[in-house]
Amino acid sequence: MVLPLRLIPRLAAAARLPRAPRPISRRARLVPALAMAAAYSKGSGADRRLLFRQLFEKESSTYTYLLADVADPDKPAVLIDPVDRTVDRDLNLIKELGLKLVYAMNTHVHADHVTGTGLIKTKVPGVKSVISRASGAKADHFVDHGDKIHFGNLFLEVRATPGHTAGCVTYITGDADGQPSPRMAFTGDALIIRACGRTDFQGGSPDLLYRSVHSQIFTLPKDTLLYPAHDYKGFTVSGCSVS
Ligand SMILES: N[C@@H](CCC(=O)N[C@@H](CSS)C(=O)NCC(=O)O)C(=O)O
Repeated sequence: MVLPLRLIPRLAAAARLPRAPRPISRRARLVPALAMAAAYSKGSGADRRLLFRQLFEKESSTYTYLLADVADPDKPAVLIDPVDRTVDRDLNLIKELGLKLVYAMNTHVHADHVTGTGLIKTKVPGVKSVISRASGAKADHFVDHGDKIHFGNLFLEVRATPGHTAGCVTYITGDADGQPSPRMAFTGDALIIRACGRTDFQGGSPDLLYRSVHSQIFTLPKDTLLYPAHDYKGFTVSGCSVS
């Protein structure tokens, strides 16, 4: 399914394009959730190594993502964009799955809810909070564009995708042998499904967001699975096309 740019009105405005149905060269399109499930049941070594869960917080319609290297004896895990209200749910799940949480990461400073990272640190000693240096927020570990976050033999690449806020980053599964295929991008509020993040908050910039999405997300391999920080319409994942 081709998604015309008019369905991402903020990006259309930023590009000063008419809202008429004019397809963009690099476009987002829906990938059925079942296709995603199939991609992770083929059973290659890397796919068996990754444990992945998409978790939802309904008050703010926020997705939290749990990733772990279950082939590593310690089963090290990361949480992306945990919400304070659902910390107990997330930590119980991590315990049930026998994982060791090592990083609680944020894609950006959230305006619509309180991050769960502070609460997690009080409940699980040793967990390190992670956020971009450009966010200006406090954390144990600051990341910049191009950095890698390792957990076991898996890693996430950091790409700066400012525009919704000045410090937004997208975390992307590694581009190397032994890493999950297809790649998965956790886009925060830079790109949500059939929309992008709003740009009317402090640090927001439609021009910057347009450039971030086109240069850092739409350039990913076309089978990359895009996981946003929010969805308000019942979608869970979308795809990236560079055709
Ligand atoms: N449209 C949302 C309203 C909530 C909202 O503004 N969400 C932000 C991300 S949290 S700061 C956003 O950027 N939304 C973009 C969008 O197109 O929704 C709702 O339906 O509740």
